[in-house]
Amino acid sequence: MSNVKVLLTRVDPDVPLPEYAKPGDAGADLVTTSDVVLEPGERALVGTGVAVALPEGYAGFVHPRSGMAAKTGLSVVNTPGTIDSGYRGEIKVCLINHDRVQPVSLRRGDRIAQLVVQKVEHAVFAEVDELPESSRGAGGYGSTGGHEVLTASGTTGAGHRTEV
Ligand SMILES: O=c1ccn([C@H]2C[C@H](O)[C@@H](COP(=O)(O)OP(=O)(O)OP(=O)(O)O)O2)c(=O)[nH]1
Ligand SMILES: [Mg+2]
Repeated sequence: MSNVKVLLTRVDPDVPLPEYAKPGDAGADLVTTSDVVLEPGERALVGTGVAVALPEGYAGFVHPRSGMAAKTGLSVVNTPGTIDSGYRGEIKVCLINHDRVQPVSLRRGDRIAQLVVQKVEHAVFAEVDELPESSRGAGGYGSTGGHEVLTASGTTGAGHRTEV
């Protein structure tokens, strides 16, 4: 994993900077600057207290944290959120509580998402009459099978729940 320098300003001086929890982590944790309670199904846009200038050729992607997702149902509505290299505003996160019953309570300074910085390419779109053939062709959305799930009633289908 190589390093890339990312200029950063604190919009909110009192919250911690994005931090990689362990060496080799792909995502640097972002915190919320506000206390927020999300009722089941509710969403909220929260600030992270930081603004960055990603170098040209890079983008930031705001991903949920898996532990929060599994334990509380907290996620990001537009996951992953895209931070353009030209964006200079505060990074904000559109959080959502996917739990059907329990509210999610967050305190200022809680780590709520993670920023993954990646190299990105710009496509040069070239319209043609026909695309080159491939083994997959137009098959998608389950065309290869293997996603049947046994539910409590013994029938197959989605909608199962994994306990953590
Ligand atoms: O989770 C996110 C996603 C986006 N942004 C900021 C940075 C990004 O560069 C800008 C625009 O994001 P996007 O292109 O996804 O949103 P849009 O709805 O297309 O807005 P725009 O018309 O400004 O491009 O909003 C965030 O702070 N957090
Ligand atoms: Mg856009």
